[in-house]
Amino acid sequence: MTFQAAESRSAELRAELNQYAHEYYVQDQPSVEDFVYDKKYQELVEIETEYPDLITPESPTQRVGGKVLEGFEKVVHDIPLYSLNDVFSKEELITFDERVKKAVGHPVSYCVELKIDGLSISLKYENGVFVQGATRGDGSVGENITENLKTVKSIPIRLKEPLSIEVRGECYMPKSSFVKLNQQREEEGKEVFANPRNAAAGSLRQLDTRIAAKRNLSTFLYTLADFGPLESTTQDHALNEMARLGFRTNPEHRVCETIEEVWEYIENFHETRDQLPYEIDGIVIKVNEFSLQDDLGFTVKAPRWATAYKFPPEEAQTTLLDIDWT
Ligand SMILES: NC(=O)c1cnc(OC2CCCC2)nc1N
Repeated sequence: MTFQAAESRSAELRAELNQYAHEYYVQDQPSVEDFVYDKKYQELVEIETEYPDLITPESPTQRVGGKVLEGFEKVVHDIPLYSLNDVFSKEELITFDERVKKAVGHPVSYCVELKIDGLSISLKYENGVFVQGATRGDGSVGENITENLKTVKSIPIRLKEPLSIEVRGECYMPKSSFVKLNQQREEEGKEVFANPRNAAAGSLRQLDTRIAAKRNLSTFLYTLADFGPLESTTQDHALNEMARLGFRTNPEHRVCETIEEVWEYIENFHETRDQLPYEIDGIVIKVNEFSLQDDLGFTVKAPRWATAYKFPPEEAQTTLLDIDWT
């Protein structure tokens, strides 16, 4: 194949394969069978092997890792990653709502989201290209895990628009991957992970990026930290914008007009969370309007405009091994 032919064919394959990967890993709606993807992927590998100069950062072949890092550099977060004040009962939730209404002087609508039990991450993009991924750390200083996060297939390497923004969310391991990983580790006589959160954290702490690449990690993004030119005025709109740009966001987010509606949402997911393919440890309730969030502000460590309703630790939790994940 001539260089010109290889150049145009590899660009075509890259675009096609990245679209397939977006449908599969971000939208959970694959449009082609795996063998179609694999065949085109193999064709791209052959072209890139013959012409390595044609390899680009967003080529799907770069998602498999291969670097062994010396260590993780520190990253200072321009915008701190705040933690959440927790509530553990309906009464405490109502107190939170009363305090918010008192502070802003009128009832507010809430954006409610499942509280994904994973590892907080921050993703930076410059002109639409993924340039840095970091752990939350202590909220001000985290670790640079860009190379490991590049292997997480649901994290876009290039956004749908050339924007310079920063987003935050959760990197997690699906329950089915957690069960398979622990079975494999048991067979290899290795120590098993206590829960999917620890498994995700352990995977992202690997210095050999090929290991992270094999752990089938995923993400749900939920905070637009640096909006860049985006103009969302509510949390609900920001979630929709992040999805439009190519990020994976959780489909269960809802706007509730009253705290009663919030409570119904909480009760529903408290009952049904075992059926979710990922672990949650509660529900996050956020004042939906960003202008009201600005009015409410922050305490030293947490926003006054949000709270996390935490589910009681499940004693009789159906063990993950008892559920047929196939
Ligand atoms: N684990 C989650 O799913 C989750 C965590 N945190 C937040 O929001 C915090 C972030 C900064 C103030 C509110 N939302 C979430 N969905």
